[in-house]
Amino acid sequence: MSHSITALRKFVAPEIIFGEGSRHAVANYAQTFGAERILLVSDPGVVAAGWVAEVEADLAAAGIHSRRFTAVSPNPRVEEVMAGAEVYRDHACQAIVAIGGGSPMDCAKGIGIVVAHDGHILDFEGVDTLRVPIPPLIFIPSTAGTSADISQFAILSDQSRRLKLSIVSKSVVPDVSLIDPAVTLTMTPFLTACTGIDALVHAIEAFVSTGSGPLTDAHALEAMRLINGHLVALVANPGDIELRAQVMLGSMQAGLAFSNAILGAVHAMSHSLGGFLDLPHGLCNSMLLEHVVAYNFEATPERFMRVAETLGIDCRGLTQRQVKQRLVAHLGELKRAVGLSGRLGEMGVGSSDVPLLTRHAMQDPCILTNPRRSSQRDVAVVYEEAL
Ligand SMILES: NC(=O)c1ccc[n+]([C@@H]2O[C@H](COP(=O)([O-])OP(=O)(O)OC[C@H]3O[C@@H](n4cnc5c(N)ncnc54)[C@H](O)[C@@H]3O)[C@@H](O)[C@H]2O)c1
Ligand SMILES: [Fe+2]
Repeated sequence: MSHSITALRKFVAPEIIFGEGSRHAVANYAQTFGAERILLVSDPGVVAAGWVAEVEADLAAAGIHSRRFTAVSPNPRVEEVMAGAEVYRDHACQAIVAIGGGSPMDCAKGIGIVVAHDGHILDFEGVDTLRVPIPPLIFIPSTAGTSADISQFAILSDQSRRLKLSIVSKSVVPDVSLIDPAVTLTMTPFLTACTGIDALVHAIEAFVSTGSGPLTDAHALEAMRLINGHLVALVANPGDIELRAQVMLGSMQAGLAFSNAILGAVHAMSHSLGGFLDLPHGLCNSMLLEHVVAYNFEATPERFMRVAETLGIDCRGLTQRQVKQRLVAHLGELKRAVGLSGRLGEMGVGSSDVPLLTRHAMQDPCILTNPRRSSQRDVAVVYEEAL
């Protein structure tokens, strides 16, 4: 009997503790790993929100010494990874705790890679380049979100090339993810909107990805339902912990889906854009979303029909063309309802930037699982449409 390797699917995930208060399990898990000295990675905004001091206090109460590393930018830089690795080594740390959005979590993954391999982080760009296990990672996400606390990705910015590089390996799936919706209460409505749309894009791209399958589909669909059903209300009521929990759960489900089914052209193009202009990742995604959906629709109309139905669109009696129009319109309305309406041109992107953006997008691993095969020309046209 012959088997097709392209039909095989795998599923990796961290140990997850979900719910309000789960962040306080951090010391317990550090002890499980036998760690007496922890590198605590975060960023200035999360420090200002009070979350870093709280984690430090929890660790100290259990007799665990922690050393802060918070010099992390949104779109974390390769230099920051190397600096964090120095701090890890100088203090002979034994595990890494990260509290923050995708940026501190990805920086923490990079630090883990560097201290385990003793090389430069740029040596590990690409898919399955890691040779040895990295130190234990315990992550507490503060946005909902990137799901870097779930995923096999680390996305870092290389400003010398003005691009964002991806490291994809099951070794960067954290050991433990403590997903506590209360930590997202301090997000502004704008950050809530950007990160919520990022999570919705994860779900849609994972569902239509060429790597999708029965192990990820249910997570992707449930993520779409939860985020579509609660994000608008959350942005209007950012202090509502129940809404925070629903969107965080949606983000987690999206993470389980995309980490295993991988993503598509929105992310390939948005990584390129984020490296070029240092813009918030969710905002980059939101400016590209409908344009990529419109481009991809014909490659897998049945899948997009299910996306549309899950987002509440009644598709009965509609032609494929009408479903596509309603879906694109719905995504535009959702974005406007959460306050995201900018176009690439308003962010300073011009036609002369499109060739470079396109080249970088074509090199991103996420382009490989996009449902419609994309040439350089196709990607350039989608960027032009989004200007
Ligand atoms: N590894 C992955 O799988 C993956 C997936 C998607 C995106 N990413 C990456 O994640 C990064 C974006 O992460 P992000 O969107 O979570 O934002 P972020 O981590 O860049 O944070 C953005 C800003 O929000 C602040 N912030 C974060 N949480 C807060 C909170 N609870 N309260 C107050 N302020 C808070 C931060 O201080 C920062 O100033 C990008 O670099 C992107 O490429 C990674
Ligand atoms: Fe993303």
